[in-house]
Amino acid sequence: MAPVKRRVFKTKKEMAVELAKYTADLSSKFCKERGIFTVVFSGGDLISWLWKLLEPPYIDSIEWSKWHIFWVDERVCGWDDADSNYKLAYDEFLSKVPIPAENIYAIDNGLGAEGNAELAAERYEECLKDKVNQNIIRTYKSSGFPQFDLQLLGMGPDGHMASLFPGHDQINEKVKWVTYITDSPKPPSKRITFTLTVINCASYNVMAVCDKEQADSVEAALNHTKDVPAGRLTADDEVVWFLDQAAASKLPHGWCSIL
Ligand SMILES: O=C1O[C@H](COP(=O)(O)O)[C@@H](O)[C@H](O)[C@H]1O
Repeated sequence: MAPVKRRVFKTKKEMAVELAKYTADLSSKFCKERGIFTVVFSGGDLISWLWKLLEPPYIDSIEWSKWHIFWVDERVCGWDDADSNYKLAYDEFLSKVPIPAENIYAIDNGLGAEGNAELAAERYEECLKDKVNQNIIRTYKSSGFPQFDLQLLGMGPDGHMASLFPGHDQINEKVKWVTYITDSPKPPSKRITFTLTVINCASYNVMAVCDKEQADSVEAALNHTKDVPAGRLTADDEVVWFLDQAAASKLPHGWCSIL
């Protein structure tokens, strides 16, 4: 199993600087090895911590044209809805970098606006299958499941990741690549989400978490003192938890534990 590493930073700013370096290094590795870098975004605070990538040297040195962007979860709404993870990423990040529009794979806008969670999940899974057939997304060993190069994930205070919530059945889905929920405890209630199997097939998984409200769930996930979805995160090559001091405050070694 891939090592689960942890990096704790005094401030969010320091975390964002290292997160940018980590992402840029992987971009360079995958662009060199296969000419493509598949990146999965989450919603929430994560997007705001990518600001450093928008500055020199990264804005000029990253091979943006080789990036392909997917979402680990999405709220079932139209692209212009304030709840949309696509809109958040577009407004704060994607509109500021030269990633070709055809390399950005959002939820189907019409099905989102209609609120059809089941069909939106099926359609997104079809989209992933198309990209596997086009050799844009790799597959994990012989399983046939998609393998993304890097997933940039976040965790809610209840320990949820993507739209896999504690006490909800979606975490047990083993066959589908993308599933849906219509009674999410965190609004909005309708969402689609990668399944845990797909999430854990990724080569590199980053879990970025800040603030003291998350400290109990960080402790539960990393020490396995309680079964929270984020505690089940693995990867093929490496999982790294990027934490600020406050989010790490309930861990035995506190903020000073680096790796
Ligand atoms: O609803 C969601 O929540 C999680 C965590 O968000 P945060 O605001 O606590 O950082 C996020 O990772 C997920 O993509 C989003 O849909």
